Amino acid sequence: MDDLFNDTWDLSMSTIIDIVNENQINKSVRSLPNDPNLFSTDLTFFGLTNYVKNLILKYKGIETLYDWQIDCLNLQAINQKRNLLYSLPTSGGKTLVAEILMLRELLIHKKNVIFVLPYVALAQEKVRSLAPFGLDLEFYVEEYVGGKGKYPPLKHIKKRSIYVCTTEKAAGLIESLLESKRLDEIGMLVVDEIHLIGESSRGPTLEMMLSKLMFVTKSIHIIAMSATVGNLHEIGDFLNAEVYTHNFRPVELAEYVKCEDTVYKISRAIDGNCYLEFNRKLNFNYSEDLQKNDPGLLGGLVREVIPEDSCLVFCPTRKQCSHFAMLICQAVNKNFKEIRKTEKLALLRALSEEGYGIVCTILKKTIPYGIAYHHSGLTNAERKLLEEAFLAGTISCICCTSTLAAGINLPAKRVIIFSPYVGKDFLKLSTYKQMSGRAGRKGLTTAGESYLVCQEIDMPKILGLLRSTMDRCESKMTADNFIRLTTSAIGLKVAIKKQDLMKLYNVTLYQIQNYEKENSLTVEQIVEQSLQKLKSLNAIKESLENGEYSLTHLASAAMTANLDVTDAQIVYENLMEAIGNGLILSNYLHLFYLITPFSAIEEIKIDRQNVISVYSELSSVEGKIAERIGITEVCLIQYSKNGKVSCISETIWERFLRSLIIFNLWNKKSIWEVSKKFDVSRGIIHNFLMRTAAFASSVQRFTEALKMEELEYFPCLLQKIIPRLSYCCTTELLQLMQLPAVKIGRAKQLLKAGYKNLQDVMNADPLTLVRSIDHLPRRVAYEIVAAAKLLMLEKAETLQEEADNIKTELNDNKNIAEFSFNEIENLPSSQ
Ligand SMILES: Nc1ncnc2c1ncn2[C@@H]1O[C@H](COP(=O)(O)OP(=O)(O)OP(=O)(O)O)[C@@H](O)[C@H]1O
Repeated sequence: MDDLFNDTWDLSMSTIIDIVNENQINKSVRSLPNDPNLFSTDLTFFGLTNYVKNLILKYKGIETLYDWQIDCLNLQAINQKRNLLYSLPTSGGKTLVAEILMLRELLIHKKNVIFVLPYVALAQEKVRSLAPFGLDLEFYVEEYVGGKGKYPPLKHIKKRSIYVCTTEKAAGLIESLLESKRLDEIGMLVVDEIHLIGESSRGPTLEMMLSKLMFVTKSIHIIAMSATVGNLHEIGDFLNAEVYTHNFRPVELAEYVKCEDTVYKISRAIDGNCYLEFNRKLNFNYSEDLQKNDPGLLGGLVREVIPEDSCLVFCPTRKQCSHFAMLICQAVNKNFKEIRKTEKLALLRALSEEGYGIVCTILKKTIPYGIAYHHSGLTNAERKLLEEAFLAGTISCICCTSTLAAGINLPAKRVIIFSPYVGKDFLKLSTYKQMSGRAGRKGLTTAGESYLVCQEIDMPKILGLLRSTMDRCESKMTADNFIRLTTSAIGLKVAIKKQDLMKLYNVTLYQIQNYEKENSLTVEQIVEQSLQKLKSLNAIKESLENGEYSLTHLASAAMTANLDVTDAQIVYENLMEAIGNGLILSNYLHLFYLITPFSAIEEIKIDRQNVISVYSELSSVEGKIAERIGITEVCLIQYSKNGKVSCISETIWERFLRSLIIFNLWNKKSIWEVSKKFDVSRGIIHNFLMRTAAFASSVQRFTEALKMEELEYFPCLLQKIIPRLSYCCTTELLQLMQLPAVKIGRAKQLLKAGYKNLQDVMNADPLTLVRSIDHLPRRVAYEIVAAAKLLMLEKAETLQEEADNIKTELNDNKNIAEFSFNEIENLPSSQ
């Protein structure tokens, strides 16, 4: 793939002439909006020009589309702009179809596009890979991830944008566009991995967003895709979408079950039923020691494919990931250490740069063998480096948890699922398909095989699993979610009467599925419950004249800030209390306490002994801040005795302890030191930091929207700290960290190599970057330079547009002034 990026390729190569030609062609296409052949002329590539087709070849290495992709792009639903839901096995090439549709929306229909991806890493990867297209085809790629992304977005006059968002951020973006009455700027919404609508954490956010959108407008074209939805037609009904399915898989996948030392092939009878067929007995000639340490023969199974090919091992728990990585090292040939030695050293240096000079001791031992582990306990930066190393072939085996299965395009010849359990739960068919589907990816490997490892006792369940139908996606909306939906519907004036709210609830997936359930609440009852709750919270007012609801001032500010009303009330009380008792600004701790999220932070468990030692290290100012919040020595004494505090609420106590994590990071302690000090994994700390940055920007918008004199200075205070919180870095790295795929380590290396800001990177030669930055693949270097150019271009053009607006206004004012002056001049003198 890398040879696509040959040395002669210049990012500025999309010459003005190309772009002018492209624009002219687009203009001629656009001038025929009612032409029925608009999308089917032989001269074009699904309505786009061959120039776009060539870019797809250049940037993605794809020369021809699969038959199903052509069928899908020619569907009536597409040409008539009806919503579309399509489902194919993993690796079927779904993303390309969505990308072609998005390009059409941007270039032909001249509308912006929202692209929703479920994970931060996936969204960041997409921003990076779309950047060269944006540069060549003249559209912006705007990142809505973590602390990035403006609400409402900047309005560009000349160019269109793809907003690449995580689910939460997409929901915020749509609310802000609705609030500012700019929803008509969006022409298409694409949702990848739509089956996650059935997941309890992000599912309701996705469901509320889609329901609201479909309720207010029919003119946004919704495209959704997934590999694993059992109730596809039901989800299609919810989306009001045409459903397209195909079982195409470009690379054959051979599936096996391994039980003790026997391998069975999973085969299908004519009636479609699965059965297991004896395949082979395993004998790896293990030494006595290895036999004792690795009775499951994992090392042998991995050894069969690496280092020539690659292998992913899915493990049931995080602990097992690192344990198995070490175990596999014992089983492989010691000569493996000699392969790609320089690249492995570069990877270790890059990891060390990310970890402020520290590399995990296990990775230090396993990477020389080309083996690593990967789970949410690692920081995003560490995970990204390992993924890139796996893609580049520096690492040939990764032991990971199921999180790696979701959507990441990693080339594995063999996938081993080392247990049919995820944590304590038996594997679901959708998870099995996602995991095994990572093997044999087109363009990356030529064949694929998956091994599901199990005990004799689990065999009947395994057969049950393989013969089961795909899991259904069930709505996970709760009463709290309906309260949130109601608040936003009333606040945005999407539905302000009970009848309208009922109509809105009727389009939710929850309600579509609810019709079939016995003894479930009616829509009217659910609406009534939500309204009652909001009344009890003093969040809504009802007009006695016409039965219309409106939000109270505080609830309206909460909605603008994307906060739950109850959370907003706590934030408000805390802020007022801090002001009343005196906000201490000798350092940032008091402020951090006020922006530390208090809900959904259960996973941070700080050990009692660590709490005592952290608390005893507080300086006198920090102690004063603790006291101001209400925490005294008494709390610590109570806590040391029985691990609980009774003199103050648990929430305040826990929140203060967590704000100390942020405070330590802010004071330049590395994530490693903080992880050790609080005994919390660095991945969890990193996620917590991201959530705190997002919560801080909600508090900022909340205080702005409240428009209260007492809180006037909070937005300014927070404005200053949010960017640094989002990236957890020093100010001189902030600009570089705006680039996708640039985390702290890379930013530090760029700075050291003389690239201080976006402008420097924009002018860099990608190949020089590859030489001066450790472990930077060529493709990534090109994409980083393209992203820098695009960001700079956006900044420059936004300023230009602002200047043009001011000039137009000035001209208008001048005309008015001249007009008035003339009028005065011409007035009869008696007047
Ligand atoms: N027409 C094509 N010809 C060759 N390669 C293709 C084609 N379409 C897609 N690919 C490649 O196939 C690989 C898998 O594609 P993609 O990621 O779109 O699959 P997917 O269906 O979205 O999979 P998943 O459900 O696992 O996310 C990618 O490397 C992609 O570039």
